[in-house]
Amino acid sequence: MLGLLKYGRDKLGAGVIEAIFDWLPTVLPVIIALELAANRAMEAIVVVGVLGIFWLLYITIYERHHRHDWAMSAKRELRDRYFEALYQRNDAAAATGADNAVIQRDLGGLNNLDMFYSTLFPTSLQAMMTYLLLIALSIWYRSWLALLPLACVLLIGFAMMFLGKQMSAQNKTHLAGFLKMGGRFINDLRGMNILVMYNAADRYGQKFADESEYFRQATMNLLKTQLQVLFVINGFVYLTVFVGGFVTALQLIGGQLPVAGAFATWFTLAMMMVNARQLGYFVHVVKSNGPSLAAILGTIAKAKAAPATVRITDNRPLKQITLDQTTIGYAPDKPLVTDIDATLKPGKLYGLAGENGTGKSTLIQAILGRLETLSGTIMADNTAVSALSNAQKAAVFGYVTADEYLFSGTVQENLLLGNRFGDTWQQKLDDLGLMQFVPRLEKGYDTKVGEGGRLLSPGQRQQLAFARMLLADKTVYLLDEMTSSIDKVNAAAILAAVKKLSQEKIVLFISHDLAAMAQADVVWFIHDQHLIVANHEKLYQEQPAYRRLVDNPETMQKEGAR
Ligand SMILES: Nc1ncnc2c1ncn2[C@@H]1O[C@H](COP(=O)(O)OP(=O)(O)OP(=O)(O)O)[C@@H](O)[C@H]1O
Repeated sequence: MLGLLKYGRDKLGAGVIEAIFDWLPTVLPVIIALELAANRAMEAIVVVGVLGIFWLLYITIYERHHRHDWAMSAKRELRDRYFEALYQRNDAAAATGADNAVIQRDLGGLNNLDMFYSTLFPTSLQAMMTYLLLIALSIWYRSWLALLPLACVLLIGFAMMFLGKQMSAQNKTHLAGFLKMGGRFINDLRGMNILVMYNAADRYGQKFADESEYFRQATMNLLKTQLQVLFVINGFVYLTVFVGGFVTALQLIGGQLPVAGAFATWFTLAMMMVNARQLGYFVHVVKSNGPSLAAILGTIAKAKAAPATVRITDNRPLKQITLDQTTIGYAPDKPLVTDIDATLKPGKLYGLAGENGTGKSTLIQAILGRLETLSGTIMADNTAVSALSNAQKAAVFGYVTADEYLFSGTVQENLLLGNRFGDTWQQKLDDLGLMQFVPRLEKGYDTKVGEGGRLLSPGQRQQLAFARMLLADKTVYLLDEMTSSIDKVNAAAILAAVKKLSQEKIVLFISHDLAAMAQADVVWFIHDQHLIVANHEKLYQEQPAYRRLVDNPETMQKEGAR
């Protein structure tokens, strides 16, 4: 837990000031009691006055602007470091459901850090100061009251050892139940039409109900243990305050303690126990998030230092992307394409062809810097694409697939998501011959597209997705099966726009329709784990495998139209 103190250091002072001022209500009554007991009423008024002025200044000037400064800054720093480290893994394409579950768990842990920075640490500091005050008072009045909190904390500690283990296991079951239920819900919702078509909605309804019941049980168990924890902590705390009061009263009656001393020691003990009660609960909550905290700190510790040499800036045109002796694949012993030497430049249209499963999409993932190469390099001018930050990748690459997401607003709202052409966007689209279908829609560009674009045809959706990326004015366009499963007219419109776009941008497109490759100036053909670079005619004449694909498109299109 102490590792958490490394973050937000520049604002740590603000956290300490906040803790000290929050402690004033504890110490002030003790000071007043002691001053009054010593017949120093005037001094008591002066102390209260001075501290009161400080307090007012703190509340009106300082606290309003700096409350929780440290907590927020530390949490932000930790969260940023965690996400940076996570993104650095560069394997978004290979992320699994298990990864997602871990990330969700860690995000829950990050949220609970509020507790550490804004409550646990200041309360610990206050408890320490109160305890020092109690020790001083106990020594002064020769009382042994300072030992009582120690006994209480020990007893709470023992009880927590048993309950803590139970709670950690229950936390895990609770989260697993939640993820499973949530996952099924999303999955079934996506496939709802299919469930209805197969008359299987009831069966899935039953499965969902079973998982909800499991989750409900897990939640109830967790709540039960949490209540036990609260009961144990509160029980010991109130018992200590009661025993302390009883002992103090006896000492007062026996004349061992003056009234002021009795009040000061018992009041300090009671305040100390209020802090201990909070501490016990918060330590417990932070500890039960132990696995996610350890994972967060572990992920950050593993992160590489950010590369310092990246120079590509937003929207700066690239001269070329170069693949040099590049081998791609998911496992070193099973490369998909080996020793690729090739270059992409603006001014030419590049097509990427090959049978199903030869590695076309994988090559695009590698060019996007999302998948590390098995060997060799992929450079964007002088910078390795894998060294680009995510923001830089987003600024440089326009990646469009067959299944891009559309938001449920209007055609125009979707189109202008990242528009960099100001008011001339419509002119830009007209020049490229895109979105010609819009005037035929009921409300033109103001037509609603529905959730995921379901009110448009697949061809219109794909045109809209492509046009949207085009208006974002990227430097490199990587288009993966963007015209699959749409009619010839729509596909031709997109292909014509792609051709025009390639006059100024770097454009590489994958298509199962090998007739489209005739439009490309250069074709990258993956065959037998090698990339062959030529033009369509040459490949058709010299590569029997390519000729076969062109002459028998149905062999690929069956799969291509997934
Ligand atoms: N994340 C992954 N982890 C491991 N193997 C993968 C992963 N993604 C794809 N593959 C495998 O890598 C091979 C190449 O897949 P890829 O999608 O790049 O082929 P493709 O040429 O684009 O195919 P298609 O024409 O069907 O779209 C396939 O055998 C596929 O099963």
